[in-house]
Amino acid sequence: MANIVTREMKDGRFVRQPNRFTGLIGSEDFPAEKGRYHLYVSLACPWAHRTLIVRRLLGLEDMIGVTVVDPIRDERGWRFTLSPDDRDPVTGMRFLAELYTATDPSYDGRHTVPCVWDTETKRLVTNDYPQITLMFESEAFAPFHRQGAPDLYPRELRAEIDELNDEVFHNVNNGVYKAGMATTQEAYEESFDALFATLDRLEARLEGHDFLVGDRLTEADVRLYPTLARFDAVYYSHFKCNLRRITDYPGLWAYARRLYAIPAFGETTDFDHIKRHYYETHRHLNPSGIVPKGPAISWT
Ligand SMILES: N[C@@H](CCC(=O)N[C@@H](CS)C(=O)NCC(=O)O)C(=O)O
Repeated sequence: MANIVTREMKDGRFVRQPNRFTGLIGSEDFPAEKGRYHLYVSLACPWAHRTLIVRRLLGLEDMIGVTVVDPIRDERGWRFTLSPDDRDPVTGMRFLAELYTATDPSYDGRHTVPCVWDTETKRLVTNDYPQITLMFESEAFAPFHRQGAPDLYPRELRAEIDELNDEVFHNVNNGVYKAGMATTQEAYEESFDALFATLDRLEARLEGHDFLVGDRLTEADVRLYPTLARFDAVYYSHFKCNLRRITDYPGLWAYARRLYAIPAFGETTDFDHIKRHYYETHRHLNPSGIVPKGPAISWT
């Protein structure tokens, strides 16, 4: 089983690798063209989940295709076993790692989702997950947005969105991983405390508001939601983030369900992939690979 601890730890703390491919669609190398680019996701992965939500909210389904990988990552990495003949229909490849090697044979980093492939040059454009949603929201993609698509990153709210996203990334999105992957008590408690302090602040912030910033749906909501959706089913037990469940926060729970009711959020949330991925792939945390049956939560 892949052991993500081996190459990403420092002093008992979980450290993410920098994203290696950082091309931009809309640049000279990668002009924006309908059907030219393809997105690779795991429905379990919170970073990939963001890209699916934005693609759907902005109506980019025809502009950019998607391949979903098998929720279980083995020692060969992500596999295309959900596609006919176990091969990605776009590249004919069997493993996501092959896309990385085709782009750069010397690449020795992790083969991560989400990533975007260029079917013309047959190379990866980007695996830079914080930039992928912003790219979909950018001027280059605007001509391909559906009519009436929301502006998820309005100029006048960017500073506030960026500031909130920064706290949410460090303490919540990545905070749950830092708690779950910690190999010292100190590192675990530090991340655990920061996580619940931020969740408490978000609970207060949502009082009287439907959304996090500017009383409208923005990139800030897109980034928080995937972690909330996974929290009670996975992070609470698998990553030991068990001070409170999201269902224990009246504001956050109502907010999470409000977003879930929007098809771009709810229909891209796959609890089966989410649970099987974490509990079966992270065998260093869950050696038996047993997937818990609960919790019984009604999202509707
Ligand atoms: N590219 C980023 C974030 C994306 C990411 O972590 N994706 C996970 C799934 S949630 C992945 O594909 N991991 C594959 C691996 O670690 O081998 C990173 O390396 O930190």
